Amino acid sequence: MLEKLYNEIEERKNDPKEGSYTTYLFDKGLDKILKKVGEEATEVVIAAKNDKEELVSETSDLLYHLLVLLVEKNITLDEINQELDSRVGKKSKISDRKEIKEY
Ligand SMILES: N=c1c2ncn([C@@H]3O[C@H](COP(=O)(O)OP(=O)(O)OP(=O)(O)O)[C@@H](O)[C@H]3O)c2ncn1[C@@H]1O[C@H](COP(=O)(O)O)[C@@H](O)[C@H]1O
Repeated sequence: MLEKLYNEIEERKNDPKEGSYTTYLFDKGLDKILKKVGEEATEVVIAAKNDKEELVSETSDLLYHLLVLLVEKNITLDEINQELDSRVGKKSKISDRKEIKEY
C-alpha cells in the first residue's frame, strides 16, 4: 500500500493535477511539507493518548505526509527498505546508552 501511494504521489509531482491536495503541497514547497509532517506527528502523539481509531487515522495522515516528503527529496522507498533491512538483527546495545551508563 505504501508503495502504491508513493507511486501516486510521485505521479502528482511529475504530472500536477488540478484540485489535488498533493499537487498543492508540491506547489507550496519543502517548508510547507515539513510543517505538515511536524503537525501530523504532533497529532499522532495526541491521538495515542485518546482512542485507537484516532491513532490509526492520524498515523495514516503522518505516513502520507512522510511519503510526500520522501518524493520531494527524491528518496525512494527502496532506500528506506535498505536502511531498515541493514538494521534487522543488529541488536542496539542498550548498555552503551549515555543514560544507562549514568544510572
Ligand atoms: N492519503 C492521502 C491523504 N492523507 C491525508 N491527506 C490530506 O491531508 C490533509 C490533512 O488535513 P489537515 O486538516 O491537516 O490539512 P488542511 O487544513 O486540509 O490543509 P493545510 O492548509 O493545513 O495544508 C487533508 O486535506 C487530507 O485530505 C491526503 N491526501 C491525499 N492522499 C492520497 O494521495 C493520493 C493522491 O491524492 P490527491 O492529493 O487527491 O491527488 C490519493 O491516493 C489520496 O488518497
